[in-house]
Amino acid sequence: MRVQDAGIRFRRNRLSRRNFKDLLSTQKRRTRPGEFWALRHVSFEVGPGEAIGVVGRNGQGKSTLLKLVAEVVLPDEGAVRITGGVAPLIEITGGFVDDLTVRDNVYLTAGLHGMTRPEIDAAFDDIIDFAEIGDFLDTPYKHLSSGMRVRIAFAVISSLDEPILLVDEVLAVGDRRFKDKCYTRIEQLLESGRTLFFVSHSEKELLRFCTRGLYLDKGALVLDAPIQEVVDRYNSDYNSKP
Ligand SMILES: Nc1ncnc2c1ncn2[C@@H]1O[C@H](COP(=O)(O)OP(=O)(O)OP(=O)(O)O)[C@@H](O)[C@H]1O
Repeated sequence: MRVQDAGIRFRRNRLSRRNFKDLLSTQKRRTRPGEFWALRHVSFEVGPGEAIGVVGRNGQGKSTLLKLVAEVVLPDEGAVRITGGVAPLIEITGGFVDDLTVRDNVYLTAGLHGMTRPEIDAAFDDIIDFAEIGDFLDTPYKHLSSGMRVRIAFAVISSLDEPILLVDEVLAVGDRRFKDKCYTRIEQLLESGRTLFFVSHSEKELLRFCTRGLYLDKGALVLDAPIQEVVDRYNSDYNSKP
C-alpha cells in the first residue's frame, strides 16, 4: 500500500465537501476561504502484516487518514494505492443501516465485503456469539445502545477476510470485558498476517499492538518511526505544549 503526497481538503461550515461543478472541473482550484487541509503532503508505504499506530492530538487528521486508506474519501492531491481489501471499523455506525435489523445488517455488511450467502450463514452464529447480542437479532440497528452497536460492528468487521484492518477509537465505547475480547481478536488477526491501522490515545494499547507509528500534527505526518519512538515524541511534545 502506498500513499504519496496525499492531501485532503475540507470546507468549514458546509454539509457536503464537493459540488458537481467541482467534480466536473478539470482546473486545480486554489484553497478558498473557509477551506483547509485536513491532511497534506502525507507519504508512506506499508507492507503486508505491519501494525501501524496512528497518533496525534484531537482534530489532527487521524480519522481522515483512516478514511483515505479505506478509500471512503479520495485525495484532493497526490495518490493513494491500496492493494487488497480493507475491513474498516472507523465510525460507530460505519456502514450499518439504522432502519435494518441486526440480522440484515450483518448480511449487508458481510455481503458488501464479498462474502457469499452460504459463507455468511456459516459465520453468522460465531459473529452473534462474539457480539453477545443474540436477543436483538430482529431489532433495528438504531435501537441498539452505542456499546451494542460497537459490539456487532466489531464482530462483523473482524470476521471479514480482508487483509487490512482499520480500527479507529470506536472501541473506547465498549465495556472492559468486551474490549479485552476485541484486543485478543486483534492479536489473532495480526498473527495471521493482517495489516493493522490503529488509532488510539492509549500508550499501553499502542505499544501492545503496533510496531510502527505515524504521528500527525495539523494534517502533516511529522514522524514515521518505530512505535516506541513515536510515543516518546508525542509524550514529550504533549508535555512541552500546554
Ligand atoms: N467531512 C468533513 N468536513 C469538514 N471538516 C472535516 C470533515 N471531517 C473531518 N473534518 C475536520 O478535519 C480535521 C481532522 O479531523 P479528524 O477527524 O481526521 O481528526 P482526528 O485526528 O481523528 O481527531 P480525534 O482525535 O478528535 O478523533 C478536523 O478539523 C475536523 O473538524
